[in-house]
Amino acid sequence: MEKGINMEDYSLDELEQEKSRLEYTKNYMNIVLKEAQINQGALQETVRDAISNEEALDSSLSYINYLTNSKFLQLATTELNILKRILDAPYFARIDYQMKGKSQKDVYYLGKTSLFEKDTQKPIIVDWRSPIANVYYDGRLGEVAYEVNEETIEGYLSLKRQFKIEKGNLLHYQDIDLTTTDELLQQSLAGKADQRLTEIISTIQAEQNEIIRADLNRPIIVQGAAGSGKTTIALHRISYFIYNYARYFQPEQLMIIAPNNMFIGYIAEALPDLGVEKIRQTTYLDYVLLCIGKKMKVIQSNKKLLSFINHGNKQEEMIKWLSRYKGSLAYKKVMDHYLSDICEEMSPKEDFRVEKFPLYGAKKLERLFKQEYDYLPLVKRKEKIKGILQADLKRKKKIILTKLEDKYEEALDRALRIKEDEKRKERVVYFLDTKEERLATVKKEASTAVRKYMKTMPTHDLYKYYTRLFEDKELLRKYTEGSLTEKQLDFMIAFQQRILKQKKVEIEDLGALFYLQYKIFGIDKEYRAKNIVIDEVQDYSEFQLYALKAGLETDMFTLVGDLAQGIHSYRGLQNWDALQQTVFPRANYMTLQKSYRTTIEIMFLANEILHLLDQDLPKVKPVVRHGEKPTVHLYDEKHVLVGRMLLLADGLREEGFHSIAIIGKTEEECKVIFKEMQKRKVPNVQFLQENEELERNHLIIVPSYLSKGLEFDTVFLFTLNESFTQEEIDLKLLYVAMTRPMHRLHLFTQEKSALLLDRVDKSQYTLKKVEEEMNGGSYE
Ligand SMILES: Nc1ncnc2c1ncn2[C@@H]1O[C@H](COP(=O)(O)OP(=O)(O)OP(=O)(O)O)[C@@H](O)[C@H]1O
Repeated sequence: MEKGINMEDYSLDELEQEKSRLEYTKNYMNIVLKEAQINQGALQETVRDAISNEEALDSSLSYINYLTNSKFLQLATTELNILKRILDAPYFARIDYQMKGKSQKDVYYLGKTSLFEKDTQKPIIVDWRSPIANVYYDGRLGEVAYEVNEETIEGYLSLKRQFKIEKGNLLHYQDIDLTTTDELLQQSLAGKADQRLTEIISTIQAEQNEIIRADLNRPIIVQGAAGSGKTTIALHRISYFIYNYARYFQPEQLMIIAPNNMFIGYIAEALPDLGVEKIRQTTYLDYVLLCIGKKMKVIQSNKKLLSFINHGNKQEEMIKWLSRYKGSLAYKKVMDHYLSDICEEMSPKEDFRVEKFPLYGAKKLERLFKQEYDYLPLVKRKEKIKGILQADLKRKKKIILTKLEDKYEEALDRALRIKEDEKRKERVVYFLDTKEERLATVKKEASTAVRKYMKTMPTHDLYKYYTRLFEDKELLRKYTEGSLTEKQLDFMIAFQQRILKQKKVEIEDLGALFYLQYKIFGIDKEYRAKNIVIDEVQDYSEFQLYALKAGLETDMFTLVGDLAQGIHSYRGLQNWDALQQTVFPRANYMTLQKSYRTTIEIMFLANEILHLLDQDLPKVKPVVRHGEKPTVHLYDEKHVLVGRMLLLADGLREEGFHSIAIIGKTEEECKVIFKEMQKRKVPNVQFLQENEELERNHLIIVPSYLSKGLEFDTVFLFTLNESFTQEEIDLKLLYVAMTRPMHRLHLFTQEKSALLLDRVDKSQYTLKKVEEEMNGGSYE
């Protein structure tokens, strides 16, 4: 008997049946794996042969064979890898389902991939993404229906059984009915934060399942509370998408845009387990820079955020205004006006001629440039014109030369017939010379005519275009259609000129730059994704998203975010309606209101802060998981603070909570704590900087605005010299920080009001005095 199985919980028959089913599955998998390895070897051989036989590759049929085989090989490799990976736990659930009209129920075992019995084609394991698996996630026991190819299948679900299988051994199983809580979910949530974003296929909840499986042919916007599984769900939706569209889509055509590289690290770990590999994972910034193909310095946005938090800038209101303006669709309109002037400037204005011969009229070329090719970026239109002129010239050059020769031959003929010697000689010499001269001129001009002509269609680089926009106030006034005040115009020009002179741009400029790049130069095919997932989308502006949609020529976006965590709302989104109406009119809008990360006690306190926000956001519902109430540690003397934290951290580690973060409002606050730790020579402390990866088993010190998106077992949230105020930005920062822990939240402050605790219900936390706590122990 394997360890962990409690005999009393199961009927012996049933247990034996499940155990032998597991054995059968494992054996079958081993056979398939062996066979697949042999096949793969043979396939590799074929591809290798094809590559070494280059001549054969020249024939298109062999080439197609080669492609098919190598594609096959890729497919086989991915499937093999998944199969190998799940050998330890081939499935996680079983459902018994009887289709209406059938006399018998079918039994399905759900896992990460499908496996069929070769001869009978009966499923041994059914992929969690398959249509029938939907009843496991969505359905209660009883009458349930699911859809396959838009057809509804009705039936009766009589069993939903969850398994815990580890290292190939069945440790536990339980049946879910209307009254049982989802034990597997509870267990999984009670786990530790060391392994973030693991796949959750066995515990996906109905509201999450709906989002994963929502219409794949439409964009989707998800407003999800902190810890509601947005990031996780977005990744599972990609996996679901690949399952459904693998035949039509290369994974390279999918792209995930994450807020920073640390996030990408998280995601990268989770993807292979979901059968998702090779998809582009990037940040908006990196992606725009890649497409622009230019190195530009981009000002770190957190500096600006910090100046708002500290109110350290006299021009705060104007800076906020400009940030918002640059992200608005009004700014896109400015770009459109500007682009039509650029188009005018670049369009052909002269006839194309060689020597005295007109080859192509200006009007005709202009029509081509402005109308025929208007679906192309400007520079691509220019290339088309160039191609036309080159081809035209090549064709007409010979005709011109022959025409000239004929003309002079005729003239010479006539001259030779002149009777008067002197005159005849003079005319013949004249015609011979001019003929040579003109032929030479035609040849010479023909070799440079196209190049010369293209110079009448000027192009600059993107940076110059963008800079030029802020050089002429009157022009900018025209582009903004008088919608800006004199003060705003002056401020914008001065601000933009100042940063652009230093060859820098801001995050807020990226939308416009990408849009100009697309409209003027185009986005390289190689970089064009067809399906895009954006996490923390509340931090992007409408224009940034519009530009991306336009440049990639698709609206197939999965957008997940939380307005309550919109700490960059001065440049990000204010609400979802506008985004849906103006940028993604086809989008489905869905919400996730349950938080899976935090305990009920922590979420209740965080909800109190959320409530102080003047925004129409629903309270977050925690899933039923209890823990300790958040503890507020009041301290009098600053020097006791770090000692108390370290003592507490030791205790927590003993309890098994290893991932601990110390969160302060700003970097300055955190620096004080970090220096104190250094003074005390505390080992394994990481003062987290933007774009840095988290070190495992380190005590992480992190300013509130960098903690967004992170997850820890425990959080110590402290105030030292700075307080959280009632302002929107502070409330959001406090909310973000409070929603990072899974299990424990400890707050350290001298004044309750510094953490706005005087504004919340006292019964939501336990109050302790640090000096009294420390009497029992010290950490000097
Ligand atoms: N159905 C589920 N089963 C098990 N764990 C889940 C489930 N849904 C979410 N989780 C867990 O909850 C935590 C929060 O998920 P995730 O980070 O995806 O949420 P989020 O909405 O992106 O959070 P935030 O906005 O706060 O960054 C993760 O640890 C995730 O594994």
